[in-house]
Formats: sequence, structure tokens, C-alpha cells
Amino acid sequence: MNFRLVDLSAEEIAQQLSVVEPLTDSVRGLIDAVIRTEVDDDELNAAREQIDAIVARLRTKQKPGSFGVQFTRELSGLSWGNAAVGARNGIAPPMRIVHHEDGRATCDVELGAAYEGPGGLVHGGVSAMLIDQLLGEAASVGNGLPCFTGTLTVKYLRPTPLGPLSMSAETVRREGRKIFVRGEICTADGPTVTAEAIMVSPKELPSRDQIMKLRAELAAQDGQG
Ligand SMILES: CCCCC/C=C\C/C=C\C/C=C\C/C=C\CCCC(=O)SCCNC(=O)CCNC(=O)[C@H](O)C(C)(C)COP(=O)(O)OP(=O)(O)OC[C@H]1O[C@@H](n2cnc3c(N)ncnc32)[C@H](O)[C@@H]1OP(=O)(O)O
Repeated sequence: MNFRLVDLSAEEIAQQLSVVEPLTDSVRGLIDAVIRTEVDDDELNAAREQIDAIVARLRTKQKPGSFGVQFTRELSGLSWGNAAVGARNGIAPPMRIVHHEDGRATCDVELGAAYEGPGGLVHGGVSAMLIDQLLGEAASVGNGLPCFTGTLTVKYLRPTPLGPLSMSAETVRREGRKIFVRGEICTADGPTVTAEAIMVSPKELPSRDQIMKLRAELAAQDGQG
């Protein structure tokens, strides 16, 4: 696992998010508009030229590869490229608000046209991704251990309509590094999807010694700066 510490305060993170999240929401708006627009071909070609110009502008300075996951000194993870919850990722559904309490994680999300599978309904792979993320968060945050999905079982009880949904996930039990979790996706009429997973905290996590060494390196950089 690529583990990197960054030296950002909570205020600096909030400042960056205050710029990045509205930009990502604009990208989501663009994706939705491209799916649903009924303007003519000339308008579509003109829009493409403008979009290409914006892409070229953003690419004048960019990271190689993916965003990665950076950890702050307090070990809170900044997974801003994440496919399910990345603050910079316009294809990630807008599910950033996750509430944690007593090992239980909940989240409300509104899915639009970009998440369609069967007409008017949520794609089954999207449902699996959303509940996988929430199950992973319930296991990781609830037990203070970063986990990978080992096994995910998803049961589609009835079609999930696009629109507002609520999700929940909770830890059922823990056996060593294995955390058993279950969760569901619901409409106002009740559950449409239920899921169970075995989340495994990998044995090859950075050790406490490695984390302390990275912290010391950051502190030394502070001294130089
Ligand atoms: C670093 C400090 C930071 C601290 C941060 C604190 C908290 C974190 C906070 C927030 C994080 C928030 C949420 C994010 C969480 C998740 C959401 C999305 C998750 C994903 O999108 S993630 C990508 C998809 N996921 C993979 O890409 C996994 C690929 N795979 C592997 O990386 C390994 O395969 C792994 C790690 C699974 C196991 O590797 P390993 O070597 O550690 O395991 P090992 O063999 O030692 O087995 C130990 C025990 O687990 C059992 N076991 C093993 N494999 C199993 C399996 N597949 N299913 C069921 N049980 C399994 C064995 O049977 C044994 O059980 P027993 O002890 O009873 O014998």
C-alpha cells in the first residue's frame, strides 16, 4: 500500500476543499448535462471545443499517475481521487457525508442520470461500490483499523430507483484481522439492496515505527523551513 504523510492542518484541508468540492460538483453537472442535453450537433461541437480548452488549462500542471492516498499527521486519509468518495472525482457519487456512531456508518446520497443501469434504475455495480465503501468505512473507522474488502456479497432485493437513497453499515463481529460487516441501501419504502462483507486489515500495514519515522521527517522539514 502506498502510504505517504502530508503536512496539512485541518484549516488548510478545509481551505483546499472549499475550492475543490465546488469544482467537482461543476464536473458532475457537466456529466449530467452531456447525458441529458437535447441541443443540436453544432452546439455539441462548440461545447466540446470549450471543454477541450478547459482540460488543456488544467493539464498545464498536474500529478503523474493517480492522486493516491495521503495521510495527515493525525492519520486522517485524504483519498481525493477515490472512485466512491473522492472530493476531486466527478464520477464519484456525491456520498461524502458519512456519519459514524458506535461502529455504525450512515450516508444519504442522491443518484442522478450518470448512475443508471436499467432504465431509471441504479446500475448494480454502482450499488455494490457504494455499499462496499460504506461497509469498509464502518469496519475501518469503527474498529480503528484500515481494512481492505476481502469478500463482498450483495443481494439485490428489488430494483433501486435513481433519486434519494439512504445507506447504513455496521460491524457484526471481529475475528483477529477479519471484520464482519453488513449493510443496506434503502428508499423511503425500505431496503432495495442488502450486503455482507469480510473486511481484512492487511498484515502489511506500515508499522508504528515507520509512521513515527515519517512524522520525524516532516518535523525535520519544519525545522528547515
Ligand atoms: C496506516 C495507518 C492509517 C490509519 C487509518 C485508520 C483508519 C482508516 C480510516 C478510514 C478508511 C476508510 C474506509 C476505506 C475502507 C474500505 C473501502 C473500500 C475498500 C476497497 O475497495 S479495497 C480494494 C479491494 N480489495 C482488495 O484489493 C483486496 C486484495 N487482497 C488483499 O490485499 C489481501 O488478500 C487481503 C488484505 C484481503 C488479505 O491479505 P493478508 O495477507 O493480510 O491476509 P492473510 O492471508 O494473512 O489472512 C488473514 C485472515 O483473513 C482471511 N482472508 C484473507 N483473504 C480473505 C478474503 N479475500 N476474504 C475473506 N477472508 C480472507 C484469512 O482466511 C485469514 O483468516 P484466519 O486468520 O481466520 O485464518
